[in-house]
Amino acid sequence: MATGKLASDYEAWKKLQALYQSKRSSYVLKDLFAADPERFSKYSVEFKTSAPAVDILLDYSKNLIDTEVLAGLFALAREANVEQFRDDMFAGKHINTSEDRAVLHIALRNPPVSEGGWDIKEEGATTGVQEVLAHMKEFSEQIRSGSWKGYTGKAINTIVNIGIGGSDLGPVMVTEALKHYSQRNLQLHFVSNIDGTDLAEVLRQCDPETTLFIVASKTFTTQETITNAESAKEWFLTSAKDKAHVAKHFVALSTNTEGVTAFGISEANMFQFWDWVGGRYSFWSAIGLSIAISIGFDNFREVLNGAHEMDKHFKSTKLEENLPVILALVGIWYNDFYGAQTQALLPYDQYLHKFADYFQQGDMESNGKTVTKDGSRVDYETGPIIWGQSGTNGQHAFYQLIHQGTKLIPCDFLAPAETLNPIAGGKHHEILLSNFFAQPEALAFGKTEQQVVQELGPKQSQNAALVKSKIFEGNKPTNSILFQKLTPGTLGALVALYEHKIHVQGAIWGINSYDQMGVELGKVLAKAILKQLPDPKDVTGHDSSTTGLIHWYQAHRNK
Ligand SMILES: O=P(O)(O)OC[C@H]1O[C@](O)(CO)[C@@H](O)[C@@H]1O
Repeated sequence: MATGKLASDYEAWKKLQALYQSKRSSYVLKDLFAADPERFSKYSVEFKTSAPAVDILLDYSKNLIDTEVLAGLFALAREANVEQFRDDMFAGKHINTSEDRAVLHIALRNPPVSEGGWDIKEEGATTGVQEVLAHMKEFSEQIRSGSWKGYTGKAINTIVNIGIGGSDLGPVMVTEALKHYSQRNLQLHFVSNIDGTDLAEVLRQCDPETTLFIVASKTFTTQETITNAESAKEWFLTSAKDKAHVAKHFVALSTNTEGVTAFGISEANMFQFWDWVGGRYSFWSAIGLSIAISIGFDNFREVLNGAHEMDKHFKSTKLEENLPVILALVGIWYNDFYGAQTQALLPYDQYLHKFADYFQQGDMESNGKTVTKDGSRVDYETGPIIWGQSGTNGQHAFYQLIHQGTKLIPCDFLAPAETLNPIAGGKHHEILLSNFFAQPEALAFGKTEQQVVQELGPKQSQNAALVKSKIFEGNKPTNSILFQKLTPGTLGALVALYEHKIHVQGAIWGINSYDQMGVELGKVLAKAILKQLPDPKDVTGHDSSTTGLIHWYQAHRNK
């Protein structure tokens, strides 16, 4: 935010606050829909591209908004210089101010200028990107075809990605989302947790002769990843004996050449990326190697292409028709004026079962901040708590609270029009989609006391408590996102849509969405504690609770 202001200083913010206070009771979905038969067509936008073929419909009509609120939200975006901030990102300016870095994950999905991409004027971005992509293509094809051989001459059939946070969640989410396109004879595993159980359980399923370990770490200093990678190497060498064989079974994805070579992986087996790729925005980079191996490089390129189309939309579409901007502004309306604490992501597509997990990091590590870029403490809410699960499982778990609980939970529903698995003549998909349509309708329009009484009949309606328990107040806001089918291009576009939403919200709140200082303190304390764990006498410098817990652990371990 170039202005150095708090979001709450903006005139548009104050107007929105006043609107919320004075007219909140008129934002009733039932009435808003009754008053305007055109509401759906007014408040829905379609994003359609031909190469790759992507068709996404965003219906935001079931939100507690009217033209006045929307005008206020768009005015807020303009007053906060959202367009300038967006353009600064695309121009490679160092919008990650605390780390003095550009934010250029968008360059990773940008085709070369010769193929219609635009020029990103930053640190030779496009050249390096294309070289690494070529390396990824070559390597992934060797693995998929079986021409890359392990130390005993056998082809690789098992891939273990060792990484955490952005070096894990993106590859996990995308390989799950695009499993339909995967090469089924390749087993894919992800090890992230420092808990030895994670690695041990995966290694039980691996044969050292046919396993490839991908060590994914931007910094190559992350304790969990390096420890897991060292243990994996030890396990491998127990069979392979000769360290020279590591070259056939370990590759690294990193920005840190020194760290990678010190670990014992040669530069030739390293896939480079750059400090202008944030960890949680990195599966578009070399971090996506496991994706390219699983679904093939051409499909991986389609993921990038789909995202690139969304980038172009974000960059050049006016705010009023700009999908990421709309999602961001509607989210701010609930987060900052209605006081909603969370945002649910509810994909009605089993392949997207990791989508909410992925955006927990994407959104919460980006916008979970209390100070603005110039160090002022905000006096409003910033990033929401992101959570969710695929439908219809969520319906049988937590939807009760969304429908009848005391909390306001804005929800995004996502679903494909076409399923990739039309089993039983498409019956499953019809049932799934009927739920996808029904839930936002139920949330918006609820069920009145009168309807309940009618349903229960005169006798049961005598029971006032029963009647009350069956009322759905409704007026719960949702976005519905329908897309043609879950293709690689569509997934890329959907992820870029949410990334840019996060960007816009961060811009309005005036925070730096691209650092993650909040993860540091715990890491530092853990390092100090690790040294104290062998001997109770060394446990000093803590509060009585922490000391007590450590002492209890020391007395109980290995019992
Ligand atoms: O890729 P690296 O450097 O191992 O970092 C892993 C993750 O750790 C974090 O720095 C903090 O959780 C994330 O931002 C990042 O995705």
